[in-house]
Amino acid sequence: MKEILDAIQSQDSTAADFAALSLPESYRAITVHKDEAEMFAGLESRDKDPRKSIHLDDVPVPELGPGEALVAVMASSVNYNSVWTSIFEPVSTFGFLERYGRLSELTKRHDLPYHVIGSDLAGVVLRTGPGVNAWNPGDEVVAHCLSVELESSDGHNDTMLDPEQRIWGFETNFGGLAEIALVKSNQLMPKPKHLSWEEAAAPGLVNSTAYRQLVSRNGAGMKQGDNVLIWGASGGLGSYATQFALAGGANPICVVSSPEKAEICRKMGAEAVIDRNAEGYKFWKDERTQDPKEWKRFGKRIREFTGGEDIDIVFEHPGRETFGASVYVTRKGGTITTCASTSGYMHEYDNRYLWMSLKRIIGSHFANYREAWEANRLIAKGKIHPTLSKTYSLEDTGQAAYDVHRNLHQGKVGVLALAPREGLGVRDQEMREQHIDAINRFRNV
Ligand SMILES: C/C=C/C(=O)SCCNC(=O)CCNC(=O)[C@H](O)C(C)(C)COP(=O)(O)OP(=O)(O)OC[C@H]1O[C@@H](n2cnc3c(N)ncnc32)[C@H](O)[C@@H]1OP(=O)(O)O
Ligand SMILES: NC(=O)C1=CN([C@@H]2O[C@H](COP(=O)(O)OP(=O)(O)OC[C@H]3O[C@@H](n4cnc5c(N)ncnc54)[C@H](OP(=O)(O)O)[C@@H]3O)[C@@H](O)[C@H]2O)C=CC1
Repeated sequence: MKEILDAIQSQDSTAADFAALSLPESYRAITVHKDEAEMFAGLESRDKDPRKSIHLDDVPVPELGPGEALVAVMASSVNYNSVWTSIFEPVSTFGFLERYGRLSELTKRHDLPYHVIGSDLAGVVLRTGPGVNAWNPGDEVVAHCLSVELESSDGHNDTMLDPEQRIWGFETNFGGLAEIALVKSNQLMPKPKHLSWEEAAAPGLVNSTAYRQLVSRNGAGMKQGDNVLIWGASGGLGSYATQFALAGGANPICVVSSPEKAEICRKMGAEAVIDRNAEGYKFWKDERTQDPKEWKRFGKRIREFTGGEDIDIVFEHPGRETFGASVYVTRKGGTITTCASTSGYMHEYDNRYLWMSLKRIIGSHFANYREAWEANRLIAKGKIHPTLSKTYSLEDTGQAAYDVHRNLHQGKVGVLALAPREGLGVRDQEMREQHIDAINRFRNV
């Protein structure tokens, strides 16, 4: 591994040098264990502690198949899907690996008693499999997390519709929270040159998801002037949705839960910010009953910011707790676009407000290759910036996942894999200087 790291850090190494490097037999990887899938049985979600289920193990380097690449991971990031994996909710991810393993001789590799997790990376290509022409050893890359087989016609207009669509490092093995990762080569994209490894690894999953959900015609198709209600506006998804709204000439109405988070949204450029804690919204009277008066109070607050207008697009992901309110505050003909249900997936809303006002609910999930590429291009051009707040070592990934599970973080939480320290990997210092304040906006807040 030292030789690999030396080659990456020496700026003179050629593709041939990288191709000539011998691969180690094993690598350090963040895993969960199949025989521990029941370890939290009977506990409330919030009491399930990722620090207990997340391990740092030495695991064998997987065999490289056609169309695939092995990547030396310099840095990765924590996504909420790794929190779900680590608390074995809503289902154990070992079921996904078993199902994938039944597909073919090659996919059997994924069905193991351990799951190497993680759905983001920035690093360097080490080896490519047969049929890979666009990428070579030594290329500095980020990887998006869409894994597709594309053997069915269903996915050929929009690869997210492939029947064998999976999220890499969640529904497949050999993910990014590790020193080496196995990806399909069509997950690779150029690493933005003005960013360090950990900054480049931070946006991937959430930036691509927010792009499809809010901007793409496959999602809400946001346009200039739209009032966009963004839940968790300083969190992983929300910090990118807020940037897309501002950069696209829309009007974000940001919801957060503390004055510090409200301040970050203002620093991003948002003017309308609601602190849901300070204003004490209680959309549920008890576990079964919502309070429409609270939906109305929330809607009036939004109208104060918009000069009486209602919401064109709701960027939804908290789910059960907020969904009734989200449907209510949307304007006639508006859109609620949802990609998650952090607070519970059985949603309740008053359907009269949906059909009588011709609103639409759109389900959105990650992004296709093109959308992920366009989202990464915006990062590379300095139009959208990483929202990295803090970086952990691979050893401390359990703590990093705990922070995200307990909503103790801001923006994105990074993890250093092979990178010995933060700040390495910047190849365009001049461009970096132009955007340095925006790049550092979430740091240590
Ligand atoms: C990028 C980052 C993203 C995120 O962070 S997202 C958040 C994290 N992700 C999650 O929380 C999602 C986790 N996934 C799940 O909870 C489950 O994954 C799903 C609920 C999405 C799906 O459940 P399942 O049981 O895997 O799939 P089924 O489609 O219900 O298939 C079970 C059996 O039911 C059959 N079936 C499906 N649809 C129908 C139908 N309409 N009528 C009759 N049968 C149906 C299937 O074929 C299959 O059958 P057979 O077991 O024999 O193979
Ligand atoms: N389908 C897909 O492709 C994707 C789905 N996801 C899912 O989306 C969800 C959010 O992910 P991500 O943004 O990265 O997570 P984060 O935890 O980084 O951010 C979510 C934010 O949502 C807010 N929030 C949490 N619970 C509630 C609640 N009950 N009511 C209102 N607001 C709440 C919090 O902000 P505050 O406290 O400030 O209000 C929090 O910061 C997760 O469930 C994740 O699995 C994520 C990426 C892709």
